[in-house]
Parts: sequence; structure tokens; C-alpha cells
Amino acid sequence: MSENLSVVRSRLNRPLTYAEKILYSHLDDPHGQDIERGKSYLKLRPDRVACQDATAQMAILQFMSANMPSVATPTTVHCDHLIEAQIGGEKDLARAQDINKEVYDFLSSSCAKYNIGFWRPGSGIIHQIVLENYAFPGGLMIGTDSHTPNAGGLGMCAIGVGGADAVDVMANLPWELKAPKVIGVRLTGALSGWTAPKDIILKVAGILTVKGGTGAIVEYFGPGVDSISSTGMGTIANMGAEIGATTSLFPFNERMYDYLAATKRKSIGDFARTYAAELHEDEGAQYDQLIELNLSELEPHINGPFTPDLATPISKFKEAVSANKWPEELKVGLIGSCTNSSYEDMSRAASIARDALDHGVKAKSMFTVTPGSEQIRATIARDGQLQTLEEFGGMVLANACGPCIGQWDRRDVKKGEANSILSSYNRNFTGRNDANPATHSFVTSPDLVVALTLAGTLNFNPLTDTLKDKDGNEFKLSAPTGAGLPANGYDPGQDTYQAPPADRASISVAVSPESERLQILAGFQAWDGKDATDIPILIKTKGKTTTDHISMAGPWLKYRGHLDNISNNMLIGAINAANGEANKVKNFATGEVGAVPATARDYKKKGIQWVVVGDWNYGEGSSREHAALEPRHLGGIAIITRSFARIHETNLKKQGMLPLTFADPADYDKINPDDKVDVMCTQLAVGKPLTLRVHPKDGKVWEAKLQHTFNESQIDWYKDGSALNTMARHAEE
Ligand SMILES: O=C(O)C[C@@H]([C@@H](O)C(=O)O)[N+](=O)[O-]
Ligand code: SF4
Repeated sequence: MSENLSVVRSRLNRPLTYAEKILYSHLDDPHGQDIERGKSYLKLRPDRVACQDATAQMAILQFMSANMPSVATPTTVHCDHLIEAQIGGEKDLARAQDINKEVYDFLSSSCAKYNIGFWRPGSGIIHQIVLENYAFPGGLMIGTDSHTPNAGGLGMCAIGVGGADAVDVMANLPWELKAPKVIGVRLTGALSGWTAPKDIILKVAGILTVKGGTGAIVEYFGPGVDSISSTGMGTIANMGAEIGATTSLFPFNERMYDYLAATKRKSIGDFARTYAAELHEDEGAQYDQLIELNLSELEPHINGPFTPDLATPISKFKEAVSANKWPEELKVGLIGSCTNSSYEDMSRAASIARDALDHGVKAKSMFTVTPGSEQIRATIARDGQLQTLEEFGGMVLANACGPCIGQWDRRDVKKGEANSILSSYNRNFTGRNDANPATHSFVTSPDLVVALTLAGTLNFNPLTDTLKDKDGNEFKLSAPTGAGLPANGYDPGQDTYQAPPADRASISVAVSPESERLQILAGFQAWDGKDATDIPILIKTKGKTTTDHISMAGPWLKYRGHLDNISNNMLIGAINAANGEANKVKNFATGEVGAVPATARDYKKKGIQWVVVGDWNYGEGSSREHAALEPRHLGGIAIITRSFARIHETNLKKQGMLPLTFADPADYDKINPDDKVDVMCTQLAVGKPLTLRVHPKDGKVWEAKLQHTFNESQIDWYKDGSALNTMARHAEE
């Protein structure tokens, strides 16, 4: 990496940010690569790939079509998304192992066959396991999950991608990324009292908004960094996904060294120390945008509802609750998720719970606890935090995503009933946790979750308000305390890791043709070389259209390996601009109103291609490529929006769709849901806009200019029908 970096330094002759040092030291061709931030497509060689069980299925099904004996880059698969939270950790895990047996067997056998490490159900959430075992300062990795950036807590450049991107790296192809801009966040002062690392990213999300980080890496630096633990830095990097950032990262420092040593990787810490000079930004490094945060003045924040960038400082939260008429009663408090489930998070949360118990009171709201990994669970069980949280009223769930991804058998409210929940998670999109669009979900630090769960209401500020103890006397909660690392080291707990066997050739991977959950992928048809004329708009979506709106998780996760079945959830959460409702569109071939997937299937049966029209930051959120595979599978050809989230735009290109943006954003308003359109696909060329000819039902034809970001090789993906088809074609040549 140092050699590559010195080659690039001699070419660029300017100070570099830390993010650039990691990226450019991983270039496939440091001598010849064109390097311009925000413009060039970098060809990179990541050190590692990580996949989780809800995205690994499609990634491995695609890798299988590359006909390779094993993966070319160290890869792991983590079972964390498919465990439903119902009655508590152990029973939920056993139930999941039974329900998901077919998928787990597919994953464990394909991992064994292709030389992939397999982390069984119960091992923990992918991003905690990666931090505990694989992340290292100066490394570059990709993961088929948008919160892969969590590894930024160990100074790694870790980027979320769709499965098709992971297949490139598994198949030893260079991985392509548009050279990101770099946003600097300079931290001064120090965290103290109720202010937690999470509050830094909650504040930054409020500043940058959900699309402010798109196309950029967020790089933290400055004297304030040293007041944050390595897992705290991970929290901040993790939730950088919510501002659309390519990733977020921190410079190597002694807090990272301590975490490496605590997780049996002192040798890596020592090695990083020998390269410390290169594991941070250069003097005079230039940032495309610079934000200053004084941590000594930073308040705790609560973000939401419905979007992770609606940031409210705790001192203003009560008035926001009443001004917006959010449901005041706090129904459920949830701590955990990959964002906040570290030893430090659990220790600080337990210190507040202990304070309450010492005053003879405990949780008023329902309260759930998700340890981030088996190692964390075993250690907080040994050290007592787990028992304290249970005594406080906590239900300990499996070491898994659970309610965060909608894997929650929630019984305390009916669908449609307005209510409020508070979590230490990173995302709070409509319906995400419990499929109830009336659930007001807020994200904050674990500390504030515990404090407000104790009070049972959103109208409580632990910094200023008092509570009544068991005798009715008033008391004020003390600020949380908690060790960043376990004084007696981590307890690894149960061994949940399956290493790939030496002899792999004899292993067979079975996918039953009758399976409801796994389906061998048929290649997509190549482009017919023609313009698409007089085609309908399947739906014009209004407002926020995240990957949760496009391909809902929760109950649909069971079909993540079966493209035809999961396509029945396509866009069912998106709001139709024509009627303000979800999953209700007009079929322009029959005149009937019906569900989006059924309408698309009818068009496909009739050989009618279609487009979707969307608004800003379309495809915000997850890396699930199903959000791109489904419209492709059901006969869509283009998604036309005001702007895209990075991962989703790439996923659409990889699957042979056309992600196009209005050159004039006002054209989004001009186009009507019942217009027919001509997409002049034959005009697709690098750097050239494409024409959309619009035929209003009544009125004269007009034209919109559409922009795109295709480069030469990506245009091949469109012509071949998908990136996989291009890969197969090159392999034959
Ligand atoms: O949907 C998936 O499988 C991946 C997704 C999920 O982890 C999520 O938090 O929504 N993500 O964030 O990329
Ligand atoms: S954000 Fe939630 S669903 Fe996604 S990886 Fe983290 S814990 Fe799992």
C-alpha cells in the first residue's frame, strides 16, 4: 500500500486526506489511474468482503454463475438479519434456526464450498463481528450492507455495496467506485456527561441531511477524536450511511490500539503504529466541505420521526413533541443494533438502569436489549450489566438485527395505531421496525433510550428533570458512566464460527427448484438495441422513496434468495403522486386500479416495458440490490428521478436498468403519472444527456433532458443486460 501511495503522491504532488491515502493505496493501477475527486471512476482492490445473510443469498447466487472454485478475496458471511424478535434471545434463535434451516444450509454449504468464513446465527451483527475480528487501520473493505462503514471505527475505509459489486471482488475483478469528495469534520473539546458518541452523528445528520453526504467520504479529525472510544467512532461512522456518505472514517489513534489489543490483535496495533505517519490526514489536506464541532458544547440529540436527519437537541425536544403532536407516551425503548451495541454502550446503559434500581424504580415502557455479538453478550453477562438491564425490565433479544430490520413480532399496538418508540438504532423510516406507518420511531443514544424508558414518556429530559423514587421522593438521574473496554478482557462466549474446510471440491450446493426461498438466477435479456416508445409510468412516487419503500424488509426477508417471490413487494411502500396512497396504481393497459407488483406483472405479460418516476435521493438507505433486481425482473427499463442514493444507482446499473435524472428538477413536477413516454435509449453515451419524450394524455408532446453517470464499461452492462452478463461475455472471450 505504501508503494502505491508513493507512486500516487509523485503524480498528484499535493497533501492528501486520510480517505484518499487508503483509497489510492488500493488502486489496481496506481501509475495509470485517472484521479479526480468527484469525477474519476477508481478501480480498486479491497482487502476483504463481508456479507450478511439477507444479502449474501443473492450475492452467492450471482457468484455461482461466475463458475469459480472459490472466492479470490477473503470473505465472510454473517447470520444476523433473519432472526425474529418474539419472546427472547434463546427461544427466538432456536425458532429462527428451525424456520430458516433451508437458507442457513444454503449459506453454510456455499461458504464451505467457495472458501468463505461462515458466522452462524447467534454469532452477532455483521458490523460488530467485523470490528472484533477483521477491520484494521488503513484497510479497504466492501460489505453487502449499507452500515459497513462501521469499521471506520478502526480507521478502515469500509464501503457498503450491492451483491453484484461483491461478486466483482470475489471473482478477482477490480472494484469500481466514483472517486469520492471528502467532507472534513474537525472535532475539538471532549464528550462528557449525557453526551455520547452517537450525538455527534445525530448532529452531523441534522447539518448535512440524508443526501448531504452523497458521493462523499466523511473524515473526522482533530483533538476531539481522542475523547471517543474505538467502538464510539464505529457508531459515528456506521450512521454516516444515513447522510448517504460513501463511508466515514477516523485516523488511527491510541483508542484504536487499545481496542485491537483488547480483541487479541495487538500485533496489528503494533504494525499500525509503525505506519502511523500515513494513517491520518496530511498537514494542509484539502476538504470539499469542512464542519467544526466542539464536543464540549454538544447536547444529546433525538432524531426523527420518519427520517434520521430530523435532529432535535434534548433541550428542545419536549416543545417539538407538543408542537408536532407526536404521541407523548413512549411505548417501547430498544437498545442495540449494529450502531450501538458495544460493551461501552451496554455499560453506560446499565449504569443508568442501576441508578434507577437503587431508587427502587424501573422501566415504565417496554424495553428490549440486543447485544451486538456473542462476545459482547458473554462479557456483559460475566460483568453483570446484562443482569442489571434485565432487572430494570429489559427483554434480552438474540445477538442479531431484530426489530431494527422489522424482524419484530410486535403485539403491543395495532397496525395503524399512532405510537412512539425510541431506539439506539440508525434508521427510522416509515414502517421499518413494525410495518406500522403510524409508528413514530426516533433514534438516539442508548443512554437516552434508558432514561426515557424509565420515565415512560417523550416529555422527559434527564439533564434537567427529576423523577419520583419508590417512596415518592424526587431524584435526578446521574449522568451515565461506562468503561470503553472490559477491564478483564472480552469473554468470547460460544464458538459460532465455521471455517471453510480444506477439501471443498466435493461439497455440493443445492437449490431445490420447488424452493419458496431460493431460486437460481436466470440471466437478464440483453438490450434490444431500440428506443422504448409509448410506454407507461408504472408509478410516479412522491417524497421519500427509500429502499424500505421499494423492497420492504421484515416479513419479506424470507424471500431474499428468490427473485420472483420477493418481487411481490416491489414499491408497495412508495406513495403514488397520483392519489397520495401506497400500492395503488392505474394499469394503463386495462384501466384498472391495482397493486404495483401485479400491475407490473401484467405489463410484463403483455410485453409492455415501463418506467418509474421518483423524487430526490431515490433509493435512500440500504444496499439491498433487490430494490434494483425487482423492477428489472418485472420488466422496467428506467428509473427517472431528481437524484439517487449512491448504492441504489450503482445497483440499478449493475442489473441492466437505466438510472436517469432530470437535468431540470422542475420537470419532475411537469410530468404526470398518466403520461406515456419515449426513452431514447439509443442516445446512451458517456457524458451525453438522453431525451425523454413525454406524451401527456391531453396536451402537446414535450421533451425532458435526462442525465446519467454511465461510463464506457457501464454502458456495456446495459447493452449486455447486466454486469454479470458482461462478466460472462469477457470470460468467454
Ligand atoms: O436490507 C438489507 O439486507 C441490508 C440493509 C439492512 O441492514 C438495513 O439496515 O436496512 N442495509 O442497511 O444495507
Ligand atoms: S442497521 Fe439494523 S438491520 Fe442493518 S445491519 Fe445494522 S442492525 Fe442489522
